[in-house]
Amino acid sequence: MAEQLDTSPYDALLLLSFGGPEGPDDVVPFLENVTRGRGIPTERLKEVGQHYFLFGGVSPINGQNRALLDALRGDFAEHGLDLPVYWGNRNWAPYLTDTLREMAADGRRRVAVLATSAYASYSGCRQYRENLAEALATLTAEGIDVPRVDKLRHYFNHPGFLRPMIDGVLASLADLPEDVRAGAHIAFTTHSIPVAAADTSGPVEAHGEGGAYVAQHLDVARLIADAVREETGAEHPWRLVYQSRSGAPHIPWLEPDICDHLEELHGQGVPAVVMAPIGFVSDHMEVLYDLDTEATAKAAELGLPVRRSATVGADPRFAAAVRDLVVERAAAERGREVTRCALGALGPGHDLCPVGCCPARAPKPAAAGADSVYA
Ligand SMILES: CC1=C(CCC(=O)O)c2cc3nc(cc4[nH]c(cc5[nH]c(cc1n2)c(C)c5CCC(=O)O)c(CCC(=O)O)c4C)C(CCC(=O)O)=C3C
Ligand SMILES: [Fe+2]
Repeated sequence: MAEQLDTSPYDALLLLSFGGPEGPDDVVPFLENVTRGRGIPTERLKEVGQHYFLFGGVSPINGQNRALLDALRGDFAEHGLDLPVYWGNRNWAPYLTDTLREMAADGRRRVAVLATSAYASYSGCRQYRENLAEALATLTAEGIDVPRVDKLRHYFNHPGFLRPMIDGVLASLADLPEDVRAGAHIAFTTHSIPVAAADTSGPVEAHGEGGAYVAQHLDVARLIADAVREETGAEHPWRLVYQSRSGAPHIPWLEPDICDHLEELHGQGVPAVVMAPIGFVSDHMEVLYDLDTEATAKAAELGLPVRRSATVGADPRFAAAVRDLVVERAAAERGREVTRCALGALGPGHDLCPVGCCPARAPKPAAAGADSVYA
């Protein structure tokens, strides 16, 4: 068997995602699942519920995961990879625990996990690992012999994640009226998280203020901005900004917010802005509401032309990147020398999250890390 087709020791890939409601009756139970024990203010929950109701109670995330599943299965089949792909979510059906139960029943013993979150941080990494550990504990209590799960490394700097976003920013610039295009700024945007969570997302000593979370996003922003300059020959000033803040107002979260940033740019006479949601793998509700609805309305009120660039979604180049990550990790697990594909200044991320990596406030068991009982 050719090396690039060899995915052993893995016998399955699990696409692990956030999950979202599929109709009005799902919205409140979904929000209860997401916020269980997390102290989100009720006001914020009502507001977030409204965002979903505005779209018929349907989050776009499930449809996008189905499309990604198709893209992954298509890519694997086309390249001769005999690896079944399953899908499970942390907060809505199909639930992770049910999917892992099905995988165990199908005889899967060693599972590679792709989370639909590209960066470090408690919310984007450890929380997924905690949910894996919870699911494995539940199944073990049911008497099931659970498979081993390995989470694939963070892929923010993989070219198959970057290239579709570069094309997206180029397309958004091209879509702006010609008279404002040359002066357009790029606002790279991601989910705000508490400053304390950013600082512990990867050591501040190694990454500076904002930890790995901010450093990784800055690296992605720089890579995209450089590629755009190379392609267009024009310099578009850029900044990393944030969106979708929640939590109590007295707790510091990463700033500035995209809407404040648009206002500031407008005040400076900037003629147009491309909003590039690099923090999201597909067009989640955060993108549809916080950017396409709220920030776009803000821009209209200011008279500031804006465009929102595409997320990676089910782009075939992203599916190919996932194949690369699986084959790479499989080879590493077989003890082979591997070349880990990564652009930018930070290099490829770790395969195994080190002990204490992106800690939770209250320690909980997490799978697929150096401190895991399951790996
Ligand atoms: C870093 C990050 C990502 C990106 C990485 C990743 O993709 O995982 C992400 C993704 C998502 N977040 C999502 C939804 C929500 N996140 C919430 C709350 C929170 N997110 C946080 C962070 C992140 N979140 C944080 C620090 C909180 C507050 C406290 C907490 O709970 O930890 C809340 C509660 C209400 C609110 O506070 O807004 C909701 C409903 C959906 C589904 C959207 C859809 O349906 O399309 C997706 C993809
Ligand atoms: Fe979130």
